[in-house]
Amino acid sequence: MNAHAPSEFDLIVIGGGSGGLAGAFRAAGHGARVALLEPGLLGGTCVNVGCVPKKAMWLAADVAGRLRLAQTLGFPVTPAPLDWPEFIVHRERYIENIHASYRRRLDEAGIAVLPSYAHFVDAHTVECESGTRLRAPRILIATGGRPQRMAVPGAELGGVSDDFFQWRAAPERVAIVGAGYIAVELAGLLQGLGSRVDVFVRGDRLLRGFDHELTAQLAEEYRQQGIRLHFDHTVAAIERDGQGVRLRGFDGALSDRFDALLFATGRVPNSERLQLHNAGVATDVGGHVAVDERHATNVDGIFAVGDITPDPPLTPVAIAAARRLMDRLYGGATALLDRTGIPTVVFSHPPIGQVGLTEMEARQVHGDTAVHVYRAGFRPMLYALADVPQRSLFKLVCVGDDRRVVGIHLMGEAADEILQGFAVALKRGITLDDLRDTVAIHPTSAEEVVLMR
Ligand SMILES: Cc1cc2nc3c(=O)[nH]c(=O)nc-3n(C[C@H](O)[C@H](O)[C@H](O)COP(=O)(O)OP(=O)(O)OC[C@H]3O[C@@H](n4cnc5c(N)ncnc54)[C@H](O)[C@@H]3O)c2cc1C
Ligand SMILES: NC(=O)c1ccc[n+]([C@@H]2O[C@H](COP(=O)([O-])OP(=O)(O)OC[C@H]3O[C@@H](n4cnc5c(N)ncnc54)[C@H](O)[C@@H]3O)[C@@H](O)[C@H]2O)c1
Repeated sequence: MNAHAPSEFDLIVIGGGSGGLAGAFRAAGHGARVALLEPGLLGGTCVNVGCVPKKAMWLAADVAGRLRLAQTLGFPVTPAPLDWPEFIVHRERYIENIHASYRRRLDEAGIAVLPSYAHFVDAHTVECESGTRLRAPRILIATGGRPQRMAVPGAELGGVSDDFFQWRAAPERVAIVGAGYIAVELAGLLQGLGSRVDVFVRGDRLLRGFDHELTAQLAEEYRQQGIRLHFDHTVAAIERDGQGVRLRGFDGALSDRFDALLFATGRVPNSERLQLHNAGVATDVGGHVAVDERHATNVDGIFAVGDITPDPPLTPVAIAAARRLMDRLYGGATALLDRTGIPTVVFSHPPIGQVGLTEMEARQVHGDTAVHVYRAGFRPMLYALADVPQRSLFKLVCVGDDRRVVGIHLMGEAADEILQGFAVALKRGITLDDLRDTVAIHPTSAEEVVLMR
C-alpha cells in the first residue's frame, strides 16, 4: 500500500480479538470492504491469554480431581502430577487450530489484515506503524484491555495472567492477589494441579457482585481443598526472598515465602496508543471509550465494542455487540444488544454461574416483601459416592405473587454447563411454576433447579 494515498475501505476494524473479528466477519458478510489491524495473535485476549488457555488449564485440574476421585472409588489409578509441557502441546495445538480457522475465514471473506498497531490521524483515517494510512467512513475500535499490576514497591517481582500462560511447571507455592474472576479461577486450578495457593483479598469476600451465600460456600470449598484465603489484607509491598517473594501487609506483617506471585487485580483498557484525541473520541475516567446503546462513540462513524468500552468484559458480550452493530450498519437491522440477563460463569472448582439479579439486587430493586428466594443445597452423586464433602448450592430469586424468576445462581459441579438453558428461560420471563411444571431429568444436578420448594 502507498503511504501517501490512503487505501479506502467501507470499514476499518482496530483490534483482532473477540469483538473485532466478529465485527469484521459480520460486516464483510453484508458486503462491506473491511480492513482489520491486529499487531498480535488473531483472537486477542480470549483465544491467546484468556478464556481458551484458561479453560484448558481448568479442564486439566478437573481431570486431576477426577483421577483422585477414581482412586477413591476403586479404580487402580495412581494420580501423578501433570506433565505441563506435554499438556501445553495439546493446549497450543488447540489454539493454533483456532488461528488457522480465523486466517482461512479472513481470506475467504476478503478482509485485508494488517499486522500492526493503529492510531487515529483524524475521524476517518488511521495509520499503521509503517506509516501506511487507511481511510473509511466507519471505524470500529475493539482494542480490548490488558492486566494491571498493583502500584506497590516490588510489584515487578509478581506476574499477571498473561505471564501465567507462559508457565511450564506448577510452582510449589503461589500467592495470588485479588478476588475477582481471574484470582478465583487461577487459585482453583493451580491448587487442583498440585500447587499450594494463598489468596490475598483486600475485602471480606470473594467475587464481589456474585451471590454472597454462594461465594461464602465457595470460600469454604477452597479452604477444604487447602487454599489459604487471607481476607481484609492490604498489600503494601513485595519483597524478594532468594528465588521467591514475600508480601508485606499494611500492618507491616510479612507473609510466608512464595515461589511465584500473580496479581489478578483487574484490567485496563488499551486506549492510549490509539491517539483518540486526533479523532476527538471521548473516554471515561478509566480510559474506556464511551459508547451509547448503539455502541456509537461521540464521533459520527466511530464505534466501539468489547473490553475497550464499559460493557461487561466478557467475550460473548463483545461478539454480540459487534454482530448487532454490523447488522444495523450494513444489514438493515434495528436490534440493540440487550445488556440485561447476561449469563456468566466463573470457572472455579467447582464453578459458579449466575444470570439476572442477585438476592441483594432484587431486594433493592423490588423491595424486601416482593422477593422470594428458593435454595437447594446437596452433594452431587459422584462426590457422595466417593464420600467427598464437596457440595452444590443452587438459588432462585423470584419476585411478585407470580414468582417471576429474576435471578438464577448455581454453584457446584456442572453449573457451567447447566446455566445456559436456564438463562434462555429467565430471559423469556418464566415463573417458578413454569420450572415446577417441567418434568425433572433424574438423577442429575440440573433437576434441582425445577424441584425447588
Ligand atoms: C485470564 C482471562 C480469562 C478470561 N476468561 C473468560 C471466559 O472464560 N469467558 C469470557 O466470556 N471472557 C473471559 N475473559 C474475558 C475476555 O477474554 C474478554 O472479554 C474478551 O477477550 C474481550 O474481547 P475484545 O475484542 O474486546 O478484546 P481483546 O480480545 O483483548 O482483543 C483486542 C485486540 O486488540 C489489539 N490491539 C490493542 N491495541 C491495538 C491498536 N492500537 N491497534 C490495533 N490493535 C490493537 C490487541 O492486540 C488484541 O488482540 C477472560 C479474560 C482473561 C484475561
Ligand atoms: N469466566 C469468565 O467469564 C472470566 C474469567 C476471567 C476474566 N473475565 C473477565 O475479565 C475481567 C477481569 O478479570 P479480573 O479478575 O482481572 O478483574 P475483576 O474486576 O473481576 O477483579 C479484580 C479484583 O482485584 C481486586 N483489586 C483491584 N485492585 C486491587 C488492589 N489495589 N489491591 C488488592 N486487590 C485489588 C478487586 O477487589 C477484585 O477482587 C472480569 O471482570 C471478567 O469480566 C471473565
